[in-house]
Amino acid sequence: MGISNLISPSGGLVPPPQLNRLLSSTGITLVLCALIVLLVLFFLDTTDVPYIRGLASAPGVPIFGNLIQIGVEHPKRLAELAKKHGPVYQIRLGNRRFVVANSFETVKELWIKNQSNLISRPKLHTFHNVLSGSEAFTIGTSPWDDSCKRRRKAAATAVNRPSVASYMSLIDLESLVSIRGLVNQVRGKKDQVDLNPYALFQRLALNLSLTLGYGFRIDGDSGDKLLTEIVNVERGISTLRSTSNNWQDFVPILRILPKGNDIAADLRVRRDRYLEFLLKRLKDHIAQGIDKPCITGNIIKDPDYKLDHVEIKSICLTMIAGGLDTTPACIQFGTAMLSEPQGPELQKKLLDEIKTVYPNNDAWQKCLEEEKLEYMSAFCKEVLRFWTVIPMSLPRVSVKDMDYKGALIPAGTTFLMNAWAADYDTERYESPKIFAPERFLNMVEGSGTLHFAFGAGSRMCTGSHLAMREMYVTFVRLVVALEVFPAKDPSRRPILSGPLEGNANPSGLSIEPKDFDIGFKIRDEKLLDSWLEQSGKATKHLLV
Ligand code: HEM
Repeated sequence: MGISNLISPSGGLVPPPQLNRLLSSTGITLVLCALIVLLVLFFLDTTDVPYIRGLASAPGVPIFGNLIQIGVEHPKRLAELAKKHGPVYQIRLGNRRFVVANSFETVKELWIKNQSNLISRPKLHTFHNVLSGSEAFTIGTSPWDDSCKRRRKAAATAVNRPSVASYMSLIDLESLVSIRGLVNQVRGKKDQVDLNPYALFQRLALNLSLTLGYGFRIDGDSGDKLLTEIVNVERGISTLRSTSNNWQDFVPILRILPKGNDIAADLRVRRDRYLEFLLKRLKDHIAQGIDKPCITGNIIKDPDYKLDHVEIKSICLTMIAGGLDTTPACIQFGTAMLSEPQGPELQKKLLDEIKTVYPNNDAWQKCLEEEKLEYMSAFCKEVLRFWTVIPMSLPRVSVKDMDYKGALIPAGTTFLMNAWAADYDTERYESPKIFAPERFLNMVEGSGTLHFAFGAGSRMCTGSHLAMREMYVTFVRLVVALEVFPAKDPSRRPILSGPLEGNANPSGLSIEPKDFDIGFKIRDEKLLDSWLEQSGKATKHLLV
């Protein structure tokens, strides 16, 4: 309808009753068109893969599918749906179909028994197009192809069990620095000192990743700025990677709204700035022959790796992002567990074992060489299970058609592992809501899947050995160095009922501990000083 139709032949405006009729008929036409579009969308399957016949389905609404229904806290909502539809069912988020697994056994069956099939990762608009652009993605966000295979192999070799054993002096240094940071705030005080140690644990994990990745560690005040920038940017990116916060990934029309795109583009510029700084610094040092041994340096210098600039950047990025949120959150929550309500009992059990295995007070040093403390190892595993810090594990995509209990799940389907639900599955764990390291005492690595904190199968976390060693050493040293108490102010105490309740960023990919304090007091100043001195001497060369 052109504007000329609103003008009468005499040049005046159409009289009001005619205009009213016209407007109301236009309005009716628009409403009818919208209804037709909705009906078409309702009946027409516009998803990436069609409806899977024979597999339970949680009904959603047109266009948005189950997006509105599952809200922000996906693990909880999806577990609730499992009560109605069974542990494995399909949902639709906008135009993407997902198969969700919510129990220990079904995760095992899909992720481990079918591991060669569930080997790829989905491409998501905000993360892959806007944030990462033409640059490489982390390994954990890369679909399976030759490049991903090469990068995963290089990264996995760099952090496998024997490699990690050769990094113990770096773990010595970083755990020394974080515990010394804690001790400096507590020293000289008769009473317990209440503080939030999280920043120290973040520095520990980031410095370890940077030293391994680039032969560079953050130190001093200027380093604090870089640390804060990396932590903030990676936190923002974690939010962009989660399925709960990016509706534009699944409902393409929402991409015309600028907000999400602007945030992603800003994070991309900021991340590129520090990645380029770190890589350029390393390349300059290699050129001058003053570089320290590190994973990226080995890759750059070894022509057999056959990795290009973007692939090297992807590995570096993976090293930074992989352990930045996860390991510190586990150490933070594990330390909080020592404060209350089972805190005194846990500390006693851990300390008694340390005293029995190391009667000469040398656990501080021995924990670098061996992992003999069974209760301590079980404690680390229970921290990983109880706090499952990536509650919705990283999504997978199948590469082949699969028969699942009579239902044909086509290749290209996205799979979601509700790791939190599987780790709290009552069929698998007795009283899963109780923190009990004992449940892992007789379960050793290799005797089957222990928990799903590191995911499972073909794309399971490659950094698990490194993370386990970091946690083990830090907890042994914390327990022998400091007594842990609940904060005096009850309003500053942590919520210890589980990861979802203790999470400050529910729409993020990983759990971010809410701000809380823990009380600390030095156990034996003389002994502690001798350990600090010993580690200081042993790691002095790493600071040069
Ligand atoms: C407590 C610490 C950590 C936890 C809880 C954790 C958890 C996870 C989870 C749940 C996945 C997805 C696995 C899957 O799809 O099955 C993953 C992937 C990955 N993690 Fe970790 N992670 C931790 C530490 C680290 C560290 C320190 C590094 C690196 C040095 C790392 C490197 C990776 C890589 C490279 C992947 C992607 C593997 C792939 O897609 O092939 N992680 N992690």
